[in-house]
Amino acid sequence: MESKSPPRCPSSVTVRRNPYRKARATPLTNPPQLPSHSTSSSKLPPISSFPIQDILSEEIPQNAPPTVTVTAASQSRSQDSIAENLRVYLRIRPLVPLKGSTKNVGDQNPSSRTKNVWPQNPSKKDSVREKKNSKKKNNESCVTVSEDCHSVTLSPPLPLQESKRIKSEVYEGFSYVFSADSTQSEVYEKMVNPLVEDFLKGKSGMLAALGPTGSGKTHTVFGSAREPGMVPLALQRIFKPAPACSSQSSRRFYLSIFEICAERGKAERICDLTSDGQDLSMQQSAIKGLQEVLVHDVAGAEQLIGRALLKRSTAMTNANSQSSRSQCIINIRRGIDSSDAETDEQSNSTVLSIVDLAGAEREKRTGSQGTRLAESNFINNTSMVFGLCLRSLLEHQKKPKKALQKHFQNSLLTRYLRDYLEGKKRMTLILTVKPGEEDYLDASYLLRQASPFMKIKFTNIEAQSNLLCNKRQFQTTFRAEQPKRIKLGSRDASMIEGKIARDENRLHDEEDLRICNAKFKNCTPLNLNSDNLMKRERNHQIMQNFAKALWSVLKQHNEKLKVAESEIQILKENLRNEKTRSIEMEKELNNLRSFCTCSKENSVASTIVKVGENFESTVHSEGHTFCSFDETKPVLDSSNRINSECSSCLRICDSTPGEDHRNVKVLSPNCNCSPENGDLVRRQQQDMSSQILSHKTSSNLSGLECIDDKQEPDALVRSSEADVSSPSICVSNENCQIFQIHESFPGTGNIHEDSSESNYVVAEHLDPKSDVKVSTSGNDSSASVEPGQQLGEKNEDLLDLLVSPKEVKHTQQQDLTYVPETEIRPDTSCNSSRKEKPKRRLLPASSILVREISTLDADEFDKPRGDGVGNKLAASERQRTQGSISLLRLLKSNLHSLV
Ligand SMILES: Nc1ncnc2c1ncn2[C@@H]1O[C@H](COP(=O)(O)OP(=O)(O)OP(=O)(O)O)[C@@H](O)[C@H]1O
Repeated sequence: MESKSPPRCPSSVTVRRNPYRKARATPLTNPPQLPSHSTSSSKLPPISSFPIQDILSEEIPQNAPPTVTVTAASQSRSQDSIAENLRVYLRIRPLVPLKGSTKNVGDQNPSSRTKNVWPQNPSKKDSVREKKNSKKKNNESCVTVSEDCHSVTLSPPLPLQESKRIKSEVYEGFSYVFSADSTQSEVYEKMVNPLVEDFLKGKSGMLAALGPTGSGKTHTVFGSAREPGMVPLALQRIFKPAPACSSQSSRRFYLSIFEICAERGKAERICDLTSDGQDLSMQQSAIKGLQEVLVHDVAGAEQLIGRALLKRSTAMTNANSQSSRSQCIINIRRGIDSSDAETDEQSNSTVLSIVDLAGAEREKRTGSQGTRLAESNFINNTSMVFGLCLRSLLEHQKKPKKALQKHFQNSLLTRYLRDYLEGKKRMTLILTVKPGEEDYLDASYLLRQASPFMKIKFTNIEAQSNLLCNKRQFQTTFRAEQPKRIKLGSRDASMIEGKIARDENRLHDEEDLRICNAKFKNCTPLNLNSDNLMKRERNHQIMQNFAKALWSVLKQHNEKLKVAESEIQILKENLRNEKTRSIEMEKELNNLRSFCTCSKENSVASTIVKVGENFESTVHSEGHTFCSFDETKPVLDSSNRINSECSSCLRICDSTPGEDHRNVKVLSPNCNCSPENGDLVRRQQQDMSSQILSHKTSSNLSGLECIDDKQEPDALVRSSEADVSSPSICVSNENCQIFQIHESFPGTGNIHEDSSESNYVVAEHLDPKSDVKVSTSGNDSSASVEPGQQLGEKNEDLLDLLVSPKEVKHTQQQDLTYVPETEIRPDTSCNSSRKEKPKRRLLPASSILVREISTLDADEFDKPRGDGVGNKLAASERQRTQGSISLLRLLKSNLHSLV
C-alpha cells in the first residue's frame, strides 16, 4: 500500500548536481550521524551540521572528471576519462513504426487508461496518415548500419545527389548503432544497463536522448505499454528484489521530475512535474525547490512518472502527433535507510538522470505557427547549445575557459547538466534518427553535431566531386587576390552555428561548403600558374563581352521584328478592308448590271426602246418634252410611254398626244443585247439606214441622230424625215449618245421613205457644256460640228430645228433602230475629237436627274413665255419628266453657247 501512496515530499528539496565533497571519517573521530533523507516525512528535516567530514573525506576518484590544468599527462588522462565517460549510441527509427509502439502505458494501469499517463498515443487517424506518408515518401532509407554496428552510412536522396552533388558519408565511432528493428530491451541491455549497474554501485550517470523531432527519443526513453522504454526498464532493474544479504534492500530511491520549457518561446522556465507546479529557479547547477518523491517499487515509480508526463508540455505538429515541447529530466537518487546510513553514506548522493530532449525541428516540416513557432525556436536553440557544449567537451582544453562557459550559460539545460557536459560525470548519449529520405537533412545535421565524438569518414572522392572541388578551388584561387578568409573565433563560430540551427533550410549549403572545404584540403591543388589564369580570365571576359553584344543585338532584332510584325498586321488589316470594299463594289456593280436587261433572256424590248403607239411627244422649240427613262421605270406614263429596261440607254422623246406622232427609238450601241434581238434590230436599222440614205436629198433637218463614235459614217443610224418640222430625237448614252431625230408620218409608224428631205444630226455629247459634234445631212451635203467648233451658218438649220417647235410623232413597233456594238464602226470624226479630249459619258438617267435638278435654274426654267405657245407649253410641261427637264436644260444651254 505504501507504494501506491508515496509519502509526502518536503515542500522544497534542493538537489545538487555536485554533492558535497566528503571526507572519510577518520577512525579517531566519531562522525556525526547524517540526517537521513526524510523526504517522505511530514516533519521538516533537521538542520544538518556542516558537512566537514564530507569535505575532508573527498577523494578524487580514478575516473574523476579531468581537471582543467593543461599538462600533457593530465590532458591525455582527461581525454581518456572523457572517452570513458562519454558514450554515443545511435538508434534508427523504423521507417514505419510498429503497431504496438505507442507511448501509452495506460494498459498497465487501468485507472489511468482514460488519460494518457505516458506520452499520448497518436490517434489512429494520425498513425494511418503517418503510415501512408511514410509509405509514400520514406520508402527508401537513407541510413544504413554497418555490419559491426559501430558506423552508419548516410546516403543523400537522389535529387540532392544530382542537384547538390552530395555524396554518401560514413559516420564511424559509435558505441553502438541500433538498427531500425532493434528492440527496447536490446537497447536497454547494451546502453542503459551499464549505467544502471554503476548507479546501483554508487556511480552517477546520465542518459540523454537527442535527435530531430519524431525520431523516437520519447519512445526510447519512456516507451510504451508493450515496449517499455529505458526509464521503466531501469526502474525494473533498480527495484528488482535483491538477494537477502544484499544491502540493496535497505535502499530507498527518490524520484524528481521536472521540465525546462519556454513560456511562449521566450523566458525559460523550470516546472516541477511531480507537484502542482510552481516555477522553480536554478542556483548554479542546482534547482531550488525541486520536489523529490520517495518510491518504493516499480509501480509507484511508474505511476509517478506517468502523472508527471501528463503535465509535460506536448503539442501536435505535422512531424509528430505528440511532440515534446520541453526538455524533460528524471532524476533517480539513491537514498539509504537511516540504519544503513553509517555504512553507505556516499550512495546518498548517487543520481541517475534520464533526459528526454525536445527534438530540433524545421518549420517546413512541422508547420509550426505562432506560439508553436516560438517554442520551436526555443527547442532549436536549446539543442544547438547542447550540441555546442558537446562539441567543446573534447576541445575545451584547447579553448579558453570563458568561451566554454558562455555555452553553458546560454541555457538552463546546459547549466544544469554542466558536469556531464564537461565530462566530469558519466554520460551516455542516444542519438535517434529517422531514416526516411526526407529526413536526410535532419539526420545529417544531428550526426555532424555528434561528429567530435567519432570519426567521420567520407566516401571516396569521385570524379564528379573532384570536378566540384576543382571548380571551387578555381574560384577560390581567383578570390585569393581578394581579402583572405576571416578566421572566426569560437563565438563567431557559435553564431554561425546558431544561424544554421535557426535556418535549417540553409543548413545543407553551409554543410556542403564545409564538406567541400574538407574535400578541398584533400584535393591536390590545381597546377595553374598566373599566366594561365590571366589567359583564362581574359578569354572569359572576351566571351562574356561577346555574349553581351550578341544579346543586345538579338534584343534589337527582336524589337525590330515586333515592329515589322505589327506593320504586317496593319497591312493585312488594310488588305482585308480593301478586299471587302472591292467585294462590295463588285456586288454593287452586279446589282447595277442586274438592272440592265441586256442578258440573253431579256426580250428585245430590253435593248430597244420602244415607244408605244400611244406615246406621243411634241418637240417644241422652247420646250421639248423629254422623256428620260429611269432604270426602274421603263414606262413613263400613259402619254409618254417608253418601254425600256436598259439603263444604259437614254431616250428622249418629245411628244404631244394628238399631234404628230413620232417614234423615238433609243439604242445603245454598247448594249449586249441578245443576238436575235440584235439581228432584228440590225435588220431594221439597215433598212432604216438605207431608207435614210435614200432620202439624202432632203435639205432640211428632219432628224437628229447621235451615233456612236465607233460607228462608221455609213452605218450611222440616221433618221430620215421629209418634214423638217417634225424631227424625232433618239438619244443613246454611254459611248455614243445617239440623238436620232427622225420623223414619221403620223399614224403610219413607219419611216417615211419618200421624204425628199432627210437631215440628221449626230451629236456626241449630251452635256450642254461639252463639246458637241453635230452632223447634218441635207440633200446634198452634210454638216458636222466638230468639238469646240462654232456652229456656222451651215448649221443654222440644225439650230432652227432644235429651237423651233416641232412636233414629232413617234410610232414604235416598226421604227426599231439597233446599233450593235460589234457592227458599229467608229466615226472617225468622233475618234478625232476623242483623241483631243476625253469623252464625256452619259450618266444613267437617274444620276442625271439628280445632277440636273440640282443645277437647274428654276428662274430660267419657270420664265413666263410670251408667245402663244405658252399655254400649250405649260400643259406639256406638266407632263414633263425630270429627265426631260434636264435634257431640255441641256439643249438650251448648248444653244446658248452656240449662239
Ligand atoms: N523504435 C521505434 N519503434 C517503434 N515506433 C517508434 C520507434 N521510435 C519512435 N517510434 C514512434 O514514432 C513516433 C514519434 O516518436 P517520439 O514521439 O518518440 O519522437 P520524439 O523524438 O520524442 O519527438 P519529439 O522530439 O517531437 O518529442 C511515436 O509514435 C513512436 O511510437
